[in-house]
Amino acid sequence: MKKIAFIGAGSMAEALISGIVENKIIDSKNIWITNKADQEKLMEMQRRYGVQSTYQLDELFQNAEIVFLAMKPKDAAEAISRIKNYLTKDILVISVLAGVAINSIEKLAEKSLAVVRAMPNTSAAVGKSATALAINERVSNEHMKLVTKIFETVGLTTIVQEVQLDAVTGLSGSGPAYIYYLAEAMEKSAMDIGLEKEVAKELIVQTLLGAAEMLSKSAKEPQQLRKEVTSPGGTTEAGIKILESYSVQNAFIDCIKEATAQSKRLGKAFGAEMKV
Ligand SMILES: NC(=O)C1=CN([C@@H]2O[C@H](COP(=O)(O)OP(=O)(O)OC[C@H]3O[C@@H](n4cnc5c(N)ncnc54)[C@H](O)[C@@H]3O)[C@@H](O)[C@H]2O)C=CC1
Ligand SMILES: O=C(O)[C@@H]1CCC=N1
Repeated sequence: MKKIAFIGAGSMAEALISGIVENKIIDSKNIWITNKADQEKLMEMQRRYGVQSTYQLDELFQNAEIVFLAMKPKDAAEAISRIKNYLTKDILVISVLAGVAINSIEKLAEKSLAVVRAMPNTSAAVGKSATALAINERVSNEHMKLVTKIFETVGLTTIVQEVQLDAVTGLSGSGPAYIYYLAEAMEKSAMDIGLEKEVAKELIVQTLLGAAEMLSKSAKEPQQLRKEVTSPGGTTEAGIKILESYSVQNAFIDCIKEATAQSKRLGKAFGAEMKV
């Protein structure tokens, strides 16, 4: 029985845990969580998912085989320093921290470690994460089989070079937020055009699901699919003209580039913080 310890019990940890528990790949009793100070949140997750929680590091790490680093990058230096004596060569570290390099984690822990850097997204909660993984040379094939199994139960998994993870973060790590932003705009407009909120929500969700499935199943490019919705002189054309006048496509491109740049900055800031 594998024991997994989560350092950090926020949105991302919860999304992963709910997926792992739902898929029963690890007995929920073998999933341990801790956070900075919010005991109520730990209790709530304990009730909801059947996991265990503690603030005692001895208890958290006893027989732990996998440790997830799931705190914000700004809290990682302190958190890793606190647990470094428990991080042995037999433990596999899985970090979901945006931007933070594998070798930064090892430097903070002051030792070589088997580290998997993962960039999932919160759709893990419904088994639809798009996760990219990068590893260091100490990660064994056996480790990799287990890690792949964990992330495959919460969605799609792909392996990339570590250098590509900033781009993955900007594209699919943050990606759900871009779609929610669009959904927010669609909901706001619905009220102005005279649709009730509940009716609009159903239509919006189905439209997003349908478009995602078309992108997934059809051999056609997104641009072609868009053309097929757009009749000359019709409603879509009129609407898209407005998007073009605001350069919305360029705004999305800049948004993804900026999120990618921020991932790089977080990594650099983390490196700088360590040298102090
Ligand atoms: N939220 C998302 O969509 C995604 C987040 N990530 C990454 O996941 C990590 C966590 O993000 P969220 O879950 O959104 O943050 P969050 O703010 O929801 O949760 C952070 C957790 O870390 C805990 N924490 C802080 N300092 C700690 C310490 N010293 N010891 C133990 N626990 C500590 C907090 O108490 C909290 O439970 C970040 O590094 C982020 O880059 C990665 C992919 C997607
Ligand atoms: O916003 C963030 O920094 C994290 C990383 C990817 C999604 N959320």
